Amino acid sequence: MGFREKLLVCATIESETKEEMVKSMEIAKEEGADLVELCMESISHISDVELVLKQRTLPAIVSFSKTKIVVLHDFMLMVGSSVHNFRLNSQKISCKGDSKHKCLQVLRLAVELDVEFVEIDFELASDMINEVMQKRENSKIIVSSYVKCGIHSKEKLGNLLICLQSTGADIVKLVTEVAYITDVAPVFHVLTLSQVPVIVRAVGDRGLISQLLGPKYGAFMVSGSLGGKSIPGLPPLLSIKNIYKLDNVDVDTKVFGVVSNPVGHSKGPLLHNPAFRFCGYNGIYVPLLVDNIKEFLRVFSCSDFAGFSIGLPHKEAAVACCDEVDPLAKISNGEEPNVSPIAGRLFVLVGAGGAGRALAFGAKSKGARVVIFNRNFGRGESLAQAVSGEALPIDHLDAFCPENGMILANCSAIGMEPDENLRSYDLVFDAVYTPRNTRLLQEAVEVGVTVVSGVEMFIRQALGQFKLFTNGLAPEDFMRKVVLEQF
Ligand SMILES: O=C1C[C@@](O)(C(=O)O)C[C@@H](O)[C@@H]1O
Repeated sequence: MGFREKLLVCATIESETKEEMVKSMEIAKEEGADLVELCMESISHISDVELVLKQRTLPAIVSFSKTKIVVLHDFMLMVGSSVHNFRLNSQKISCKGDSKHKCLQVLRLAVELDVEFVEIDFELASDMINEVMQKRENSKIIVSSYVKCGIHSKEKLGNLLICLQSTGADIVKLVTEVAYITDVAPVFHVLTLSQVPVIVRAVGDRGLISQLLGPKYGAFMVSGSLGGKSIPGLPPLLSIKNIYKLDNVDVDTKVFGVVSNPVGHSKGPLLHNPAFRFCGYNGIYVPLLVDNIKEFLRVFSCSDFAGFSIGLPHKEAAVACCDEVDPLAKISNGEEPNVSPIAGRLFVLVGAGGAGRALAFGAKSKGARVVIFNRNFGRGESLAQAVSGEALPIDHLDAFCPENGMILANCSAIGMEPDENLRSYDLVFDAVYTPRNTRLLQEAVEVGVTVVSGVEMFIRQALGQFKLFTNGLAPEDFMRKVVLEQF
């Protein structure tokens, strides 16, 4: 911890040709990168490597990794034998001789050209570390290790860190495969332990928070992708700079996020992060791709993980994880129906998941009669029972037209095709908010029906969440403005 004056933002560049690499460096500069990582393994000729390095327009890390070759188990055998004896038995490396040869050429050249950072893959070229250390002038040496998917305990990663540090590296880098988001927790732990600056990267979609939250734990650098491209586990540079503003993240930053699966569609980060800044609140809101919510809440239980929005498919499981549940979120059908525009109406609900459930109880509490269509009929039936309503098979929906003035609410995860009888509804609501104007809503408007978009639900939920997150008021005008501009 404490190695960083200013967080470095690095653009990872993996191009096949020198022209592409040079072009990518330009884009990286435009997008505000402080430096670039030039992954040289795909550039075939050493003369091209030289050319790219000479033309660099930003400080660079030169890396060459024949990664993914050592499983954690092998590595730990080695660590177990001696922390200081980091020379690998060459048989353990399944990389071809020419890769190794090329790697050595690239690293030597980088040192000769005095490139700012030279990264040595520990498994591939630990025997080069001393040579490079001696020959370098100003280059900083990064010693990196790639850890295959496995159980990354704090102890194992801690030992690996000690091992990498003991090489005399200026900076160490740990790249880990993760199967679940909870596997990132030991990576954060390692960040807080290190005696030298550390770069971490948890690979894959579930590893994204290693970049977004790394700065909270003292990461000295984060990596991002170029041109808004999505590379699993790497946030786009533009979002690092403009949405998350990771420069501002520090040890006191409170973590919030949307727990969902999938989660990539969520616009929550676009809304909550600017709202935190608007209020001067030190918080960050990130997408959290969670497979098991109970496990997620167990692992990230410290008070710095301060609040979550819950999306599909975790809504109901989340309630079961809570110590206290707001009466409204419980099965609260004790509420007196008050006079509401939907009182007495037929409320046709499609989808009986978490959001559908909330709407069914909401409608019932406002005095509506609820009819539920759900793909899984049994699930629809049990929700219908809970709200004293009726469940019908999903294929009856199109022909369903017992009366006029009904209300249609789509809460099905996969969206809904418009049906024949849209005219018999007075109001159509679609919980889907991307796109803002779904086909269902468009066609409802065409036949003159009033519509409510999922965006309105999204905003109102976000306002409620933000109040709880910050223990204060949500800046409603500002948040509505953000939604209008961004969505
Ligand atoms: O289900 C959703 C959608 C959401 O998860 C999102 O960010 O997309 C936000 C949640 O508040 C909401 O309940």
